Amino acid sequence: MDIIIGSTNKAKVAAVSEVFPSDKVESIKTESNVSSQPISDLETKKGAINRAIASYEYKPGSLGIGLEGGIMEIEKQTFLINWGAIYAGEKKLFVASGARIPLPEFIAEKLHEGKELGDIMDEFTKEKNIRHHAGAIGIFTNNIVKRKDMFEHVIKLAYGQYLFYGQKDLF
Ligand SMILES: O=P(O)(O)OP(=O)(O)OP(=O)(O)OC[C@H]1O[C@@H](n2cnc3c(O)ncnc32)[C@H](O)[C@@H]1O
Ligand SMILES: [Mg+2]
Repeated sequence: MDIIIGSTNKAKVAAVSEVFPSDKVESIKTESNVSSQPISDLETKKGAINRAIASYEYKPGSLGIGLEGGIMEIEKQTFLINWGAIYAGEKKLFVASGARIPLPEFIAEKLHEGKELGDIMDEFTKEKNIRHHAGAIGIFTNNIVKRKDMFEHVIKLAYGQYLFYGQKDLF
């Protein structure tokens, strides 16, 4: 099966390769058609779906995967959130949300100034492209759950639904 992931982010691509070790995985740049820093569940989910559909359309008949990171407020606290989507044509769209953890106040303040989380994390860790590696979730969980691990889980949640509903022909 051809698997297309709508991102060239290393953590996202590695997560897809981990879930589909025997398939041909191709990574392409796609437009999420949401802001570069989504700020709600709705916007982050939309970004994941748009990327999944664009990936499928790049190669019809494939499994298109979209993964999106974002933030949201819960009771004045800013959380890191994640969504994923798999699109396999027609009505075959499956979504799943990923882990969410609160971000420290000093990070939230910078986000409110309009900065992107990826840039803030690089500044904070004095490393480059942390979003391609451990990610914010890796940093703030002491590397127990890295960005790749988290996205792996999201992909499995969406792919499991694809298998379950696909086999039952419930569409
Ligand atoms: O190339 P793409 O696929 O766009 O990969 P990305 O790293 O930009 O990832 P997203 O667009 O899904 O994430 C939206 C923004 O949130 C940032 N972000 C999300 N999760 C993050 C994490 O765990 N660590 C660091 N930055 C993160 C990211 O850098 C973007 O600024
Ligand atoms: Mg991005």
